[in-house]
Amino acid sequence: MAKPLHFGAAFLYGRAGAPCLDFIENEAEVLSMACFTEELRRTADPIFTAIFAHPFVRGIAEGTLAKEQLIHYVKQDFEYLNAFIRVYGIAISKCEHRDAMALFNEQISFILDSETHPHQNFCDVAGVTYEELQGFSLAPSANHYVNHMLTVAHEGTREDIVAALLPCPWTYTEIGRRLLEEVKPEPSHPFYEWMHFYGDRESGITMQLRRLLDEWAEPLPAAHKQRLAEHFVTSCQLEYMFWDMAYKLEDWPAPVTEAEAVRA
Ligand SMILES: Cc1ncc(C[n+]2csc(CCO)c2C)c(N)n1
Repeated sequence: MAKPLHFGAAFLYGRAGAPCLDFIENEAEVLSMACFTEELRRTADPIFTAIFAHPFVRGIAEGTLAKEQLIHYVKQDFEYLNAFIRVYGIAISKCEHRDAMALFNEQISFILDSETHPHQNFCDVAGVTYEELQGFSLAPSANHYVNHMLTVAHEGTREDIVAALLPCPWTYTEIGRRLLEEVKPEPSHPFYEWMHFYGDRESGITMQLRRLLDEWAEPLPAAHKQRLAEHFVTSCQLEYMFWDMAYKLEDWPAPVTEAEAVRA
């Protein structure tokens, strides 16, 4: 039985003036930051650690993933990104100001135009085209993650949505940065492009979403902050489960063919 999440008073009410040094490299950033997302990161640290050690992530570092694992990941992630775009669309509909609308709009374009590169890297290594991996149905863990994000998007506020989206860029940026530091890949490494795509970007979108959530969460009542933390932690757990799904080629217990599914 999972224990209930407990967040300290500092987490719920903020720690006036306390600097948040642990996960931030730019000191100017520290001075202007509230500590809400720093506390989220600290709460989810065991999940981040488990993700860094996951055999799929280790397989990227060591270049040892099987063709089927790469294919399963890309099939599922293509559909996951479609849902992510829809969630940004719903977030735009709940924004009050142009700044946040513009940020979410830019991210939709980024997913459509650029987030395809790491997928292409996996396809090249697997020896398949990207097009042939599109349009597949969701495996259980990807289905769970997509449903979590879309439910929060439909039922929640703009703050709830950002809390549920944030683990996506945050975990990938940290994975990319760690792999670059650890592996220092040569261009001949099969996942050289993947590591640079996520590791090079100075965590731009992660910091922008954090700044937004820190600002938006600050005046919220404790119960709402607690809910934001639950959305964040659930998405972190589902990030882990997504890697696990790809590694284990997870599928439904008794898969049906498309034709049977239509008749059912
Ligand atoms: C399961 C899963 N989680 C995270 C990402 C990475 N990612 C997806 S969209 C995006 C940009 C956010 O604005 C980033 C960093 C992924 N591809 N698949």
